[in-house]
Amino acid sequence: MKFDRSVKIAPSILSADFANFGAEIEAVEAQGADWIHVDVMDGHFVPNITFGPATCAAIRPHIKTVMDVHLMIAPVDPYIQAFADAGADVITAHVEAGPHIHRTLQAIRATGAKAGLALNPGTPAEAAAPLLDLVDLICVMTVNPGFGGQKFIHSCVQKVTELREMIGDREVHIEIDGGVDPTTAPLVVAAGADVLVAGSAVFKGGSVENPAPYGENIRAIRASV
Ligand SMILES: O=C(CO)[C@H](O)[C@H](O)COP(=O)(O)O
Repeated sequence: MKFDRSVKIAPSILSADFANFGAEIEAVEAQGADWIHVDVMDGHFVPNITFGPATCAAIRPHIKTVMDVHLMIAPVDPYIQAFADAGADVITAHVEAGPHIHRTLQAIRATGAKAGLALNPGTPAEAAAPLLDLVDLICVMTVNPGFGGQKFIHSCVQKVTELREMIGDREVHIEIDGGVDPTTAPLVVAAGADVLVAGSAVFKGGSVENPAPYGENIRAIRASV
């Protein structure tokens, strides 16, 4: 996976038809998605349960772009290899999910996957400062994780500015996750973000049978930045 700073749109399959992930992924990629974002939730770190490595392995053959796996689970370490084996290109763990985040990030990179670090809205940018040389991506949560369709928390935009400054010339993506739409996307891109996760704003109005709205929604976000 080659680093590039252009803006990438990563639809979250949390807002797709759970009975039809393969076709949903193919439809949204055909409509212009740059990455596919996969939200793994455990009902413990976050108050919702989605799916695990078996589902990731099952959808992998349908993904032509980048499989971006966001682990909202605790503990993380026992499951890293399983998600890497399932074909994840990026594996993101939360700084809040355990006491040994250096070990977690090193374990992710040891699998050959890119290492992502996610920060909840209540976690300051400084939490990432000691970890900058161990990460390939920082995911700034702009909602409290657990559910799609929540309202963007505007105070997180300042955190993006601080992180971009902190990152300097390192090859580290800043990803935004939660409430991204054509109104909020320009704010975070101006602050330095380059990966935009969007669930409801991409999948609204469309379906596998009628995928054109996915393309319109993706183009609307792209045009807004
Ligand atoms: O990680 C998530 C929730 O924990 C989702 O990726 C995120 O909320 C995207 O959904 P939406 O664009 O609908 O806000």
